[in-house]
Amino acid sequence: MLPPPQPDWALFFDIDGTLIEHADHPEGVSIPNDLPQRLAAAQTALGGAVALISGRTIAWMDSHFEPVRLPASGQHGAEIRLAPDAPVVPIPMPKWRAPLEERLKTELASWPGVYIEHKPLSLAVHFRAVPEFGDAIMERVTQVGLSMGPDVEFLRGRFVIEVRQSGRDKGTAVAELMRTAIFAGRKPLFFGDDVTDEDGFREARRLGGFAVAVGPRATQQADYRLAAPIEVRAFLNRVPKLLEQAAS
Ligand SMILES: O=P(O)(O)OC[C@H]1O[C@H](O[C@H]2O[C@H](CO)[C@@H](O)[C@H](O)[C@H]2O)[C@H](O)[C@@H](O)[C@@H]1O
Repeated sequence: MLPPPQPDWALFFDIDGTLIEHADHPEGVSIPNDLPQRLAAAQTALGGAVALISGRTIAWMDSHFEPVRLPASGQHGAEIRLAPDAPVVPIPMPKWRAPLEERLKTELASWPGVYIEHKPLSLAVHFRAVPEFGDAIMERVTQVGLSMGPDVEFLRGRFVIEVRQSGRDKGTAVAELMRTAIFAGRKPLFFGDDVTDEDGFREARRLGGFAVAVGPRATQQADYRLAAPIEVRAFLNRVPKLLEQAAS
């Protein structure tokens, strides 16, 4: 069980499978009505030290968590916003991005049900509708991607192959945020459910914090485990009150 929140904690949340339940399609997810306000309340209670660290874009986060804006990193570390009012800083456009998307559209056309999600600085190839082809699709994506240069990486997540620029990940995003005035000196807790969250877990632990695994996926790094997004949201909801009680 997670210990009661402490005033020096910094919370880093993955989104899909962690804050919200998965859906059959990336745009099929539903954000609980009160989630943005709950995040904002925790943000206030923790001096601003609450961030979203996702494979999604920051633009997606802002539009779906409106009016709340948090420090954030999107597209697996390829873009970062160090404070709510700071600009979003992207990496330079990866050379492989556009040509790889074009090639994959052709290469994967014979697998009905495969969906290539366009993201400005990364790519996601979804095979939730045809999980039996996951291995073959992974092989094809890797083969084509590697032919486009050394600075591309492939991560097999939940019914998805995430293609990202090497050298950037959720761990580098946590490290960068932890160097800012809002987060510095705090104990980071990274909440995540998928293999793409392992870098975030590692960095949070390296900096003296905890990894909070969500859901059933096995990981060597979990300090604590919550069974599902509903438990993450229940924890989040309790943060302001518990901190207030501890202070009084
Ligand atoms: O880092 P996250 O916040 O967990 O985002 C990871 C990816 O999430 C989305 O895909 C996943 O969720 C979809 C909706 O539940 C689901 O249909 C899909 O199978 C999952 O892989 C999103 O589409 C990706 O861009 C994110 O990278």
